[in-house]
Amino acid sequence: MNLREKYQIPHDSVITIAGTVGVGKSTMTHALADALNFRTSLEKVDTNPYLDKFYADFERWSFHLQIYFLAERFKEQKRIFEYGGGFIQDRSIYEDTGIFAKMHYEKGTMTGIDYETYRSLFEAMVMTPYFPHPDLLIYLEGSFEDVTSRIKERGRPMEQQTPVSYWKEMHGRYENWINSFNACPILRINIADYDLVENKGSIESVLEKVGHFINQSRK
Ligand SMILES: Nc1ncnc2c1ncn2[C@@H]1O[C@H](COP(=O)(O)OP(=O)(O)O)[C@@H](O)[C@H]1O
Ligand SMILES: Nc1ncnc2c1ncn2[C@H]1C[C@H](O)[C@@H](COP(=O)(O)O)O1
Repeated sequence: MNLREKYQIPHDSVITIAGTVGVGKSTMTHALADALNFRTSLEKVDTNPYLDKFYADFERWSFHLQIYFLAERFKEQKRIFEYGGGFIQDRSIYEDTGIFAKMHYEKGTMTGIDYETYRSLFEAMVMTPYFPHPDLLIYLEGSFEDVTSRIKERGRPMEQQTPVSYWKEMHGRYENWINSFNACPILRINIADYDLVENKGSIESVLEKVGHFINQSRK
């Protein structure tokens, strides 16, 4: 019996991993996909043509970047739909609008006109048959100190040059956002409770919770 069968996780499940920058989404995405023999839908950083520019000048590039991410995520959403599920997705589309676009608008680094254009496009795209909600959103949470030390350890230059206040603002917004999120079932996992780097076997405790949650919510 494989791990997917052991924990009774349906083969067509779509699980999305949410959480602030550096919390461990990509690591969790790979670990879950390997354990379940699922496909991954990854957020590609290296090939993003706007990300470096955006970090150097938020005001100039925030709208371009949001449109780029929206297009990328929508293409991924279509791919997941066409395969009929069986995916682990690195970051949800809900975070683009609920965290990033909103934060840049409210902090004055995206204009009101751009924000409204972005939101209306988002709403038009999300309200289509390509957009079934995920079966489960795994929310990774951790202390601000743990998360910032992971950002440092990973060492992406553009993130090192970003003021700590940006990550602090984002960390606070994530807590508020998840407390009112209701588009699909949520499983909250604290990063202090597992360690996929030192102990690969700790994925089993996550799988057990995932199986339980998905089966409860599909009933
Ligand atoms: N469970 C873990 N234990 C220890 N370090 C981790 C763990 N998960 C991720 N990391 C490390 O934290 C950093 C950020 O992880 P990553 O998966 O890239 O985060 P995200 O995709 O959320 O930005 C990486 O250096 C990664 O090796
Ligand atoms: N929608 C977004 N707006 C601005 N920046 C974003 C958005 N989505 C991701 N990002 C940034 C944050 C990180 O620097 C990289 C990758 O995110 P990660 O959480 O490390 O996977 O892209």
